[in-house]
Amino acid sequence: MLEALHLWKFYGGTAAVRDVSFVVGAGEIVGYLGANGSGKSTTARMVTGLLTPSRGVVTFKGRDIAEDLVAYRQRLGYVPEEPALYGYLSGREYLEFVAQLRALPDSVVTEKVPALLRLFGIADAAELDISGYSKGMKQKVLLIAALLHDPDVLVLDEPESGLDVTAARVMRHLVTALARQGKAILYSSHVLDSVERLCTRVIVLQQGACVATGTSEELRTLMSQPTLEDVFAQLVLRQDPESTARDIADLVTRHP
Ligand SMILES: Nc1ncnc2c1ncn2[C@@H]1O[C@H](COP(=O)(O)OP(=O)(O)OP(=O)(O)O)[C@@H](O)[C@H]1O
Repeated sequence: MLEALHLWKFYGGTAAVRDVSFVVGAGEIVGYLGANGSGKSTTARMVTGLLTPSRGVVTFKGRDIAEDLVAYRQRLGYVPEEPALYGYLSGREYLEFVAQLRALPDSVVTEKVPALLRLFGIADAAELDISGYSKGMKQKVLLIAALLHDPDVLVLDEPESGLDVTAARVMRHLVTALARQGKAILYSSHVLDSVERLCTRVIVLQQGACVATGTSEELRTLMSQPTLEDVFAQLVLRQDPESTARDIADLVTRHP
């Protein structure tokens, strides 16, 4: 359903994404992993049409998304890594605004928005300004906004960010339920445990390039590692976390 073909993105002379290709089929949850700065959000922005690839193409149902971005965005739900919410609006007002922008029927505002606010556990804060929301509450608003129009494709960039244990569990079950309904989901995350449990396939990025792809089981077998976290550590980590932490702690406590 969603396909990235030989995507490159250059910032100045530096390639942030290098020749990345993948397919996310209907009903699939594809995990997108990589260390900080490896190109995950840049890829997410290209597959949502917010950023034009330097090279390569993104297709939705076989058609270049650039040919009709408006039509594509009507079928796309996106949870960005950086929440860009209007702080002076209440949660309800913001979601009504999104529904209006998307020209959704009145019933979305009168029924779906209040029901989703309730189900996400933020109905009590619905009339308060978003500027006063916690990080997790903002994340819930972003998730609701991405789902209001019942999209076919979901691009989730760090969807668990700020969510408490219960909310994160609800979100993971929700992602599975949405995939069962046939949605194609790209799930970018640092929470390897969730990726291992949720995702049908995993793509591992390193310095903008895809260094491994397969099911979690295939990657574990291939790398002879017990968990996806160990696979990831072997593929991507270039420093020993324990000794790095020791060096930082030593430096912090060093006085001239
Ligand atoms: N607008 C920009 N201008 C210049 N360089 C950029 C820009 N956006 C991203 N980069 C660079 O591109 C590389 C990839 O960044 P990106 O945000 O895609 O990584 P990421 O994998 O999402 O990282 P994180 O896990 O920290 O969110 C980084 O080196 C970053 O500095």
